[in-house]
Parts: sequence; structure tokens; C-alpha cells
Amino acid sequence: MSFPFRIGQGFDVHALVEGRPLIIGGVAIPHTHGLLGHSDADVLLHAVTDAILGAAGLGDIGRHFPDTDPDYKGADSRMLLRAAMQKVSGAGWRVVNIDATVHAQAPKIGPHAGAMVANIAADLGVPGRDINIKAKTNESLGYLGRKEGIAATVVALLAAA
Ligand SMILES: Nc1ccn([C@@H]2O[C@H](COP(=O)(O)O)[C@@H](O)[C@H]2O)c(=O)n1
Ligand SMILES: C[C@@]1(CO)OP(=O)(O)OP(=O)(O)OC[C@H]1O
Repeated sequence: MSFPFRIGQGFDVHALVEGRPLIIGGVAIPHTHGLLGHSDADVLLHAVTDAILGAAGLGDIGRHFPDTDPDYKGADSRMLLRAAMQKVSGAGWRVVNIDATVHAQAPKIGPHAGAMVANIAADLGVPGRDINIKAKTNESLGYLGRKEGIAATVVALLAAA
């Protein structure tokens, strides 16, 4: 019998550009720049998606939702997260908890973290207390510090359903 818990890790980064909405954790955040991507470029949800897929041994977001597929152009990443969660559930797993960090020099994420938690909890079918979102600047260092992009890192714990 295999061990009834599995850990997964996710990372994503998207470039910040003018003329795009900034959507993080399913929340539209008023800002001068938005994230560039094939989908809505929701960097946090992509990292959460990779973390749960990884924990279940199901590969990564690009394998299930290729960025060459016109079906996903402009896609709502919450739909992708829900679809990934269905695959994870189908493989016999449920989410225990998620811990995430958004690496953004700007804007401030804290005021929006509650709404992000509610979105992710709903999409994963867990209570909000099982989702934790943190944020860090990059202390003005490197490409994140120069506000050229925003990154997210996530760990997920799954249990046998
Ligand atoms: N985009 C961000 C970055 C940070 N925060 C909050 O500020 C705290 C201090 O961040 P440092 O990078 O200076 O250590 C951090 O713990 C967050 O609470 C934020 O909300 N949004
Ligand atoms: C989400 C997908 C699919 O639209 O595209 P992007 O929005 O570019 O995001 P990325 O994190 O590069 O990878 C996953 C992609 O397959």
C-alpha cells in the first residue's frame, strides 16, 4: 500500500506589461501593469495547479492545458484549476492544505489575500482555513525587484480521499 499523503511543489512567473489586467488568485487587482500569458496569466493559480498535479504525480499544467491550444487563449485560470482538481480527485486524492507565496515588488497583495483564499478554497473544495497566502517583495533585487514580472511558489499536501 502506498503512503496516504503526498507533497507537491509549484512555481510560476509571468512578465508584467502595460495593457493587460492584473489577475492573481482569481482577483482582478487595480494596477498600472498586468501579467502576460496565453491564458489570463494568473501566476498564483498556475503554481497552485502545478503543486496539486505534482503531488498526485500527474505532470504539469502545460501537459494538461497546452499554451499552443487555442481553447486556452485568454482562459480563466480558475477553470483550469478546477479541471486539474477533478483529475487529482479522479486519481484518488484530496487537498489537505496549500501554502503559497506571491513574489511581487508591487502591488501589495495583503489587501487581496482573503479574496484569493476564498477563490482557491472554493476551487479545491476545502475550507478557507486550509489555504494560506503570503507575499514578499524582492527587496528591489533582480527581475522581480525591477517589477519586470511576478512569481509564485506553492506547496500542496494531498491525502488519500
Ligand atoms: N507584494 C507584496 C509584498 C509584501 N507584502 C507584505 O509586506 C510584508 C513585508 O514584505 P517584505 O518583502 O518587505 O519582507 C510581507 O510579509 C507581506 O505581508 C504584500 O502584502 N504584498
Ligand atoms: C496556462 C497556459 C495555457 O493557457 O498558458 P499560460 O497562460 O501562458 O501560462 P503558463 O504558466 O506559461 O503555462 C501553462 C499554459 O499551458
